[in-house]
Amino acid sequence: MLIQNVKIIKVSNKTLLFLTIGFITFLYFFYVFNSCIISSFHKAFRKHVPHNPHNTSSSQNSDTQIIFGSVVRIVSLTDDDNKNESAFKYRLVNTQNLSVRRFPDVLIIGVKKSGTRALLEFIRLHPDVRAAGNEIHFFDRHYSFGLNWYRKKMPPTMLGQLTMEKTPSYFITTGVPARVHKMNPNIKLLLVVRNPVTRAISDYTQAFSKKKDMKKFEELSFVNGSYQLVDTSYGAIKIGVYAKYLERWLKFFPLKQFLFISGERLISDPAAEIYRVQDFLNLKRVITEKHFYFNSTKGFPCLLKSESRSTPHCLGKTKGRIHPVIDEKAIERLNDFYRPFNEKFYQMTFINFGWS
Ligand SMILES: Nc1ncnc2c1ncn2[C@@H]1O[C@H](COP(=O)(O)OS(=O)(=O)O)[C@@H](OP(=O)(O)O)[C@H]1O
Repeated sequence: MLIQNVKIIKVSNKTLLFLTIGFITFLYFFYVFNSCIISSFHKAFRKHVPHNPHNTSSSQNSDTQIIFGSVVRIVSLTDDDNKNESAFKYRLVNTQNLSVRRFPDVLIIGVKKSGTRALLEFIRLHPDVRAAGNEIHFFDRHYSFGLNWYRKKMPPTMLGQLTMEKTPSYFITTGVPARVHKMNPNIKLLLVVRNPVTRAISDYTQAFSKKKDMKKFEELSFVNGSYQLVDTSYGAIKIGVYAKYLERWLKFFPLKQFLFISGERLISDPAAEIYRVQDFLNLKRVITEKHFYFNSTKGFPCLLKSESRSTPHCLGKTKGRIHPVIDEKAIERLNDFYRPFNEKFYQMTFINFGWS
């Protein structure tokens, strides 16, 4: 009897062992099966939740986070359905402050010595404008370096900001309009113009400041020392025939892509000219009279503050030089020389700049 009982117990142990193994196996398959079902329900549900791109709250959209004050979307580099949770395969996409170097949307193409620096310094006060500080001379001198070289010279901008560059020699250099058009046929072009006689004297004054043994302005501007024949081969004189150069540009760009800015008004009423520029560039009128003050020592409008300086300051020493006294008769003769070209320029631009 005792032996029989022992046998029964032995059989029961074996059965118990098989039963336990069987139960564990069952539990394992049951768990795996249910996990698959729950996971596919979860995925199906996620696919049908409408995505709101403007919803940046991390509680409602776990893919969006705020990092260093910027809204950042975390994007998996792998297919979402095959995401390997243990692998570190994410990249950060900054959806708000994406700052990259772009080609210019706006060019200040000239005219040399007409107030191009003042225009650039004034308009770049606008938070939606970023400008290259130096003259890049890409389209006239460095075109062979290629567009990528040019883009790298531009300041980084965020989406919605305008990129701007100024090189005054673009206006008078043959071949530049075609090159600019090839880069961007829709580019906006700003041209500051000033009475061509004063502009020529300003040009001469700059050259004289570098080379003190230069001939007098009157000697350079006329052939044979008399005021009969204007020397149109003298660069400072030639540049003032604005109509000739504008004609070249108009072969590539319609008039509506230009804004003509009066160099004289940029001095007498800078806010008014800058309003025109802001309107033309579809910018909010952020730069106002409040940004300027008239510095009577310098004789020019100066800035109360700028991007780089929070204290009042004027343009540098090379802007607003004292011009030499020029013979009145020479000035009169030059005014006569430029008059027909000025008239033509007024007709082309539909603006009377009021030069004598
Ligand atoms: N706010 C202010 N401050 C100083 N100067 C001013 C200003 N607005 C216009 N201007 C006039 O700008 C003239 C220089 O023109 P540009 O900047 O186009 O010169 S350049 O071509 O870049 O060398 C410069 O010419 P000059 O007076 O002959 O020096 C100024 O008359």
